[in-house]
Amino acid sequence: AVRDGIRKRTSRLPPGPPGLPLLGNILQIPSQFLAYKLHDWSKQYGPIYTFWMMGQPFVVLNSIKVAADVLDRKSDVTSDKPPMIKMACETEVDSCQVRPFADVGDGRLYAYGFNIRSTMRFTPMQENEAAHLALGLLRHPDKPFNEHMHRFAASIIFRSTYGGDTIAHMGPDPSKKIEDLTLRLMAASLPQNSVVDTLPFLKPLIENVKWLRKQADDWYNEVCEEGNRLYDAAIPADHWDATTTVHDLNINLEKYGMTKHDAMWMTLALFMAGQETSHTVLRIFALAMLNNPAVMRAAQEQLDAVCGRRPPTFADRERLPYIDAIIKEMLRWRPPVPLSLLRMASEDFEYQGYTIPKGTTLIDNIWCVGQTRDASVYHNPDAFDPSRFLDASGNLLPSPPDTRSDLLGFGHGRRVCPGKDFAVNGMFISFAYLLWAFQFEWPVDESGKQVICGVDEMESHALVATPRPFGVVLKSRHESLEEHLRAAMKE
Ligand code: HEM
Repeated sequence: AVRDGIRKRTSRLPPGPPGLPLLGNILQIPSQFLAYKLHDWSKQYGPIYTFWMMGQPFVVLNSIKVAADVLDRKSDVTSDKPPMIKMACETEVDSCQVRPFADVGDGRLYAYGFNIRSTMRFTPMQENEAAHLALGLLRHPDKPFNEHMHRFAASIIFRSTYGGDTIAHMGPDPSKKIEDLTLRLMAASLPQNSVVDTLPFLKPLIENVKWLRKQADDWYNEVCEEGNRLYDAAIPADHWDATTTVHDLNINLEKYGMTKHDAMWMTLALFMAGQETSHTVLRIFALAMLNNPAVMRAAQEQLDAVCGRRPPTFADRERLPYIDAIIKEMLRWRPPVPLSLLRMASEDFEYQGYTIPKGTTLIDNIWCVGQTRDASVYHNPDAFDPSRFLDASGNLLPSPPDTRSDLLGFGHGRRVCPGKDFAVNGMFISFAYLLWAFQFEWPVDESGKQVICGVDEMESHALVATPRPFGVVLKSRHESLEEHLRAAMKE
């Protein structure tokens, strides 16, 4: 009877790849780069299909229109998060604590002071950090490129959240401990790596394993201790009088209906979600520039015409549309979070003659050619070509319908990334600074041969897809570059 019930509820789901009885498609699911597999299936099964793991359906959304229809237009029933059992078992954190943002309207955090207007308060700090990044690359060429990008990403998120000085190039990193602790949470949130999320009936068994409980308790206590320490040490405003996120939450706890514990977790979640992604976009940017020198030259010509010998600022943005086109192209070409975060249908709903039952997991397949690489919208999708976003005079074109301003890389609906405006500002100023300051070149080996990293040499880090480590040689484009950078650091 139970099997009949399930069959009845799921018989009108979109069809997808055939699987084995009970196991479904589980043996076809790779532990890394699931996005590639889902993309392959989309070529055969179209813009919406279902795959199965142990009796649980996963509906994959593979085109711009389908994702917008399901996640934007039906967001009242498609904004829930699936329970992450493994994460809850291993860390005592349920998905609500990490993703507490989308309960009202377009996401609570948006309403609370992380929207496009209010994130502008952080632009002086982001400008300062971009100058600091370029200065560090100039002064410490032996420090791996990856570590420079990592420092920058951690520093801008840390300062907007807790305040304080820039994280030093060669000194201690105040964000290191919380980063290490949160990496475990990220790994635990991947259902395809989790036996208990695939076989939920194992939950009581796993919950009662003593050593697992102890590990979870220890982890939870350590994170709370460090999270509270950072929260309590946060300062009200940065050097440019911008209210830090902790302070904004703390003085408004009652208005926002939150406890201090909620606010502490929310700020940790911002750090977790923002640090790795912001670090990744810088690495994808460098990979794109090194593999596309004509794009680098075009951007530098525009920067030279607008800024000349002084570094760029946010005030130049309107006259630097090519940098914004690079941001859009990067998020289309190599989206850092290729499958977004999982969603769950909170009610049965109808779509294109199918019935998607309550409890079905939904996957926003950002990676798929059908979406960010949709050939009908983005011609020649494999090429890295920012000019696709520009008209003949070099101005930004209006975005096609349903593409969320050509920024699909931040997801959809009520749960769209709450850090997106902050992230885009960070990308703008860091890309502009790096292109203005440096020529990007590949390193050469002892025999004089370039050591290249190809555009497909990616690694999968939990939810994020990032290029493998690679070397970059940066050649200064201006005389007295160090003086220009120091002058720009108005701290
Ligand atoms: C280029 C950088 C970034 C990319 C590509 C990115 C992408 C994403 C994506 C795809 C999601 C899932 C959205 C969905 O479910 O539809 C997300 C969620 C989230 N992002 Fe970002 N993000 C970036 C930067 C940031 C930054 C800088 C912050 C914080 C300052 C941040 C904070 C968050 C949080 C807290 C969530 C969870 C929201 C929720 O589930 O309610 N992100 N991000």
